[in-house]
Amino acid sequence: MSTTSSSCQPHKIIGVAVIWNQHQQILIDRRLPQGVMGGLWEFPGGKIEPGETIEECIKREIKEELAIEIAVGEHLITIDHTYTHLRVTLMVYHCRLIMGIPQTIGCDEICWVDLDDLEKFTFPEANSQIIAALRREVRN
Ligand SMILES: Nc1nc2c([nH]c(=O)n2[C@H]2C[C@H](O)[C@@H](COP(=O)(O)OP(=O)(O)OP(=O)(O)O)O2)c(=O)[nH]1
Ligand SMILES: [Mg+2]
Repeated sequence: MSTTSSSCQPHKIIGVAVIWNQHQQILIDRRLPQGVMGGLWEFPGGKIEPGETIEECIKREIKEELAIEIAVGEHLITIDHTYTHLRVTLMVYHCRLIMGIPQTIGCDEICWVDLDDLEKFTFPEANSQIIAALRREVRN
């Protein structure tokens, strides 16, 4: 058995929302300073629960974390990424704000940003693939 085997690492399946407003801006949030990837910016989302569809997961997480209603639309990308002590599968969907003003319930800060400004924020490593996919879509 290889000592580099990753089979013992925890694996999280995460529903991730790229939420658009009517000004073509995207909602990002800053993770709490403590804990895994503390202080980094992310697209809101969280772990899928047993029996839930990915769409249900994303809607629930966004309601719990930000107290807003969204519509979940097209799939953007699915990313499998291995961090030092954790493997994540990020299932990323385009979403649209339906109702409410985002509240900082489960995060430190919230920001609506233009796609071109995303690079000014520090995200977890796996997110560079999400941002690249967004750029590709917008260019085409
Ligand atoms: N929501 C979200 N998570 C991301 C992004 N990029 C990225 O690497 N992740 C990683 C960080 C975390 O390890 C994981 C998300 O898990 P989480 O800790 O927010 O989820 P959770 O609240 O459901 O987990 P838990 O504390 O209940 O175990 O995915 C992103 O853009 N958005
Ligand atoms: Mg979360």
